[in-house]
Parts: sequence; structure tokens; C-alpha cells
Amino acid sequence: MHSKDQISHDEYQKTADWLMSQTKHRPQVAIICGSGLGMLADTLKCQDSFAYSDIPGFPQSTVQGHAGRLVFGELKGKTCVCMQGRFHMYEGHSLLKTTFPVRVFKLLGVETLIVTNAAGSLADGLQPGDIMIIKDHVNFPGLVGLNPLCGPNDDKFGPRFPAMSGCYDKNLRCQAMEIAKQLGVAGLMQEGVYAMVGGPNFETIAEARLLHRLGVDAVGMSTAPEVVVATHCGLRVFGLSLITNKVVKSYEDSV
Ligand SMILES: O=P(O)(O)O[C@@H]1C[C@H](O)[C@@H](CO)O1
Ligand SMILES: Nc1nc2[nH]cnc2c(=O)[nH]1
Repeated sequence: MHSKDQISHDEYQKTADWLMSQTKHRPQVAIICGSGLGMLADTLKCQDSFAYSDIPGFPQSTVQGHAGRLVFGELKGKTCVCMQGRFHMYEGHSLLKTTFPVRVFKLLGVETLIVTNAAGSLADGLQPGDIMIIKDHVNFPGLVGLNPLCGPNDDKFGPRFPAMSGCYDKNLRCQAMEIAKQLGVAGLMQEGVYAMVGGPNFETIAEARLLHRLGVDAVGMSTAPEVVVATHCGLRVFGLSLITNKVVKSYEDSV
């Protein structure tokens, strides 16, 4: 990593201070809305919203279906901040830029991060329209050194070598499954392993087969760097993948 890519603690703090000067909301929960899931932010009550382009230090979203707005408000009695649009590595952002909002959330006083994404299914039991509660992830870019925590460690956020076993909070996963049962939608939900690949192309059949054999249930192009940075700075994490397609694993099924 080049030193010019580093982001100082002051830069995160300046963005957090600016946001706190613009809104009275003090969120406990942050939600990152994945592709096509941004309408959740529209349901917040007593909204204050900010275009990313107006927030000092914030990256800009370039992906269709990602509005590029930070929305503060109340959801079921909790004060929340929602990202309507996230930043992906394949857009050309550095990993520190893609995860910039997570550290800003920490400085705003957020305790829990909810990550959502659109993902392709590799598991036979996961159909388009199903929701996967993320139990764990395989961070393929991270395994080869494309990790937002590379470079000098900022001890104010967390330790040099943070543990990632248990980065998806078990209590929150159990609660989600209980609530799904109460709502009668448990049949659409199951736990699974998400893998992040760099994108932007979708998988070849050989890649899909490899991921399946490695125990991956759903594949996408985001989430893992945000979760790594959130876990590093002590946020509790809950994650959902909306299954949008089955990944083609068979040469007979390919077009
Ligand atoms: O932001 P998410 O992870 O929901 O976006 C996914 C990954 C790609 O940006 C896109 C591919 O369909 O959706
Ligand atoms: N890599 C990847 N990302 C996705 N996002 C939504 N569907 C897919 C998929 O099939 N593969």
C-alpha cells in the first residue's frame, strides 16, 4: 500500500464531526444497503439525508442501483444510519476508501453494523429470492493481501492482528432466525458462508465449481472488507445476502 492511500484518524474524525454538526440523530445501528436494497433507507422516520457528494471526505458511488446517500432516522425505535449505496473494490476505490464509512460510523457512536448484499447462490438449497444469514465469509481478496487493514495499524481503532473467528455475531444470527419463524418466513432463510471475489465479472464454471467445493454458499463482490474493518474496531456485525441468481456450475446449463 502506498502512503498516499493512508487515511489518518483526523480525516475520519472530520467527517464524523461534520455529520454530527448537521444532524441531531446519534445512531446505534448502521445499515449498509446492498444492490437493490436501498429502499430500506426510505422507511426511516424523521429522516436527515446527505448526498455522498456533500459529505466531506466521503467517496462517491458509481454503481447503478446505489443512490449515493447517507440517511439518518428512526427504525422500530432505534436510531439508525443507512448507506444507500456502498463502495466496491471493482469501481477502482482503494479498500480503505470502500470501508471509510465503517470507521466514521464507529466515531459516530454506532455499536452494531448490519451489512446486506446481492449474491449468487452456489448451494442447492438457496434459490433466487431467498435470504442467507451470513454465518462466516471467505475474503478472497484479503487472502492475497488486498485487505483494508494492510499498512500501518491505527491502534485507536483496533489491534494489529484482530481475530475474525466469530465476526458475525451468533446472538444476532439466532435472533434473526427466531424472528423469521415468528413472521412465517423461515422457509426463505438459512445460514451460510459468503465469499467475496473481486469482480466485476461473474464466475466461470470452473470458478463456480471451485467455490462450491470450498464450502461457499453464496458469492458476491462486497461486504468482507467492511466486516473486517468493523470487527477490527469492535463493532457487532450482522449480515444478510439476498440471493439474486443461481451461479452456473454445469457446462450443460451454460449458454
Ligand atoms: O453491493 P452488492 O454487494 O449488493 O452488489 C452486488 C455485487 C455487484 O456490485 C453487483 C453484481 O450483481 O451486486
Ligand atoms: N460474484 C458474483 N456476484 C454476484 N452478485 C449477484 N450475483 C452474483 C454472482 O453470481 N456472482
